[in-house]
Amino acid sequence: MTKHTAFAAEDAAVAAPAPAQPGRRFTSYPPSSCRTASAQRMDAGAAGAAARATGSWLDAAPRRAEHDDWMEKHPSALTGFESVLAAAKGKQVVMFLDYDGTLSPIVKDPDTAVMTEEMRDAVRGVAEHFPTAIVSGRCRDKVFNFVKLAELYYAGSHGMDIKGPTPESKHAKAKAEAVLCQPASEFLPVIDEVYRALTATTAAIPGATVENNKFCLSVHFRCVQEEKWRALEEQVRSVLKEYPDLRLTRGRKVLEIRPSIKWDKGNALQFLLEALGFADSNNVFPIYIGDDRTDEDAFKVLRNMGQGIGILVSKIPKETSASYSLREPSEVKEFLHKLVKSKQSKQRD
Ligand SMILES: O=P(O)(O)OC[C@H]1O[C@H](O[C@H]2O[C@H](CO)[C@@H](O)[C@H](O)[C@H]2O)[C@H](O)[C@@H](O)[C@@H]1O
Repeated sequence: MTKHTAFAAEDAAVAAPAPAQPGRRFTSYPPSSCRTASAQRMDAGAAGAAARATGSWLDAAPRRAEHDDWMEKHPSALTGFESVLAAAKGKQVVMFLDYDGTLSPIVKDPDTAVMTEEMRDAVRGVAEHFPTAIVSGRCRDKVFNFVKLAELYYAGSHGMDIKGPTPESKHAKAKAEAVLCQPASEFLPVIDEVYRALTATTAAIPGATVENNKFCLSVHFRCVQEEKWRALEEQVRSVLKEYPDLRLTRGRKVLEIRPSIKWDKGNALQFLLEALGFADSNNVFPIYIGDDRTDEDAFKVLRNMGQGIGILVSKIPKETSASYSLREPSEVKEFLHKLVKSKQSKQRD
């Protein structure tokens, strides 16, 4: 384990009787959960706790026994595929997919994190059978430009910018509506201001880059020398001192700055389920696949609901609320193909 524990935490963290309704539209615009979110600022304690909740995703190579123990608790969703199907039997699957590290491999330059054509086909296939959403820390437009599938739901900026399928999409059955949920819209000016401040402040640290994700910001340190990580974090914190309404969280070699509102990928998942008409429904089986700490908020929601499953994409043991695991994006693709195949074979029966 390195002495930079806080930073090391990146890689170191169906068959329904009712027909699937892939293009199912939102039933209310926006559902109540979105309308009230922006009023619910996180109190300082909650924001601090969220920022401190970083310790367990460490980078150390696991021992064999530790790995086996972890795999027993979080079995592969591929080898455990039949159990997943059994749990989903008779329910409507709704698919939630994170982007970076889940649909595309982690690369040094965030602008080049493209998705393969094969992965796009797999996601397209899933969306033909099940309502499907991309839930990403990136801004919605950017993640759409990578995925390029108009028939999906998109929740960008860690779920703070949600939109349904575009009107031209063959899956959009109803008249399309505009943006459906932006609980942090009042923060747009301050996010822009902090983007400029962080870009200027961190310019002297080689390799540091600041990404504007519209309702949140990412300060990347994947290409920064490890000796400079601490200084970079201090710079970020010094800028944020002036902005108590923003909080700092961490992802995979990235510091994430976002509004201190009670809204995360877990809220986005709940919002979308409600919007799809599945609020309080026992007949829905959400599957959420993600690789990062921010995906844990969605895994926790599923665990608390006692419905559906979370799948963590990771090659190494990490503390997680997900029930299953997959090692890397290529296994995610395989899982999506298996889901489609099983749906198709049920339709033929
Ligand atoms: O929720 P996600 O879709 O997983 O977005 C989380 C962050 O992903 C991106 O950064 C990560 O992927 C980059 C490309 O592989 C990599 O260079 C970086 O180190 C990772 O942290 C994205 O650039 C960030 O803005 C997102 O917050």
